[in-house]
Amino acid sequence: MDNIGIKQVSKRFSDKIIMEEANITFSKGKISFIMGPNGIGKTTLIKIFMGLQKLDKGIIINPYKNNNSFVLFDDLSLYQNLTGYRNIQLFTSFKFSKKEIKEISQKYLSDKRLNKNVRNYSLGEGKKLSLIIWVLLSPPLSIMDEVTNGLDYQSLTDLRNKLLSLKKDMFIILTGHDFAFYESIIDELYVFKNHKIIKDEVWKEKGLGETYEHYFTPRV
Ligand SMILES: Nc1ncnc2c1ncn2[C@@H]1O[C@H](COP(=O)(O)OP(=O)(O)OP(=O)(O)O)[C@@H](O)[C@H]1O
Repeated sequence: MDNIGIKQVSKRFSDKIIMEEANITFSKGKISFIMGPNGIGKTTLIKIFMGLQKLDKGIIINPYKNNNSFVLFDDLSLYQNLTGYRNIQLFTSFKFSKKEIKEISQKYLSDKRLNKNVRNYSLGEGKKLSLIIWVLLSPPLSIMDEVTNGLDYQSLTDLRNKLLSLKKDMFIILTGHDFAFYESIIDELYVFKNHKIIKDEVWKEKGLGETYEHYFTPRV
């Protein structure tokens, strides 16, 4: 399947409308970026698309949602009382030997760190652990919600290179606010505004910062 997405989706939390007959189509081999201010509904959209949140109306086209996917949220969802190694083994269904894990991991976290319980990790270290799991899985659908938060310069450079080298056979969906990072890698821009999602085709001319201002700065 080369296109996945949502069709005519509506969602509200009590009296707060998040989406009103919203549509979005993601294409294989492209890095898609969803842009919008805090609280507009980006995380909710991802949860609905992954079947993690109920929708009021509409259709989800996502054959990968129950398997073959990776979603990284800011709270990371790691096992706090287990070591980094154990987390990796559990999330990758024990498919990789410790040697293989070590080889992929060394760029991100030391052996010593991976032997420590995750509750002792910083935000950035937890993120790096999640990214090791992502690289090992390399699933056809990868979604990262605000992935840049907490990552240092070197990790961001590695992440950028990995996203670019893996994207060919994947659907990659990103959200966040660090425009300098996203601008350098994305192919498609989706703007979340007025309970709908608009595909912007001209953002490359202006860049993400100016495009954001165009959509979200109130005109006086
Ligand atoms: N389970 C819930 N129950 C009620 N309201 C919710 C629930 N989940 C999210 N919301 C509200 O829906 C709105 C959209 O939230 P969401 O987290 O999707 O925004 P976001 O665009 O991802 O924001 P940010 O950029 O700050 O991460 C917010 O006002 C939030 O408080």
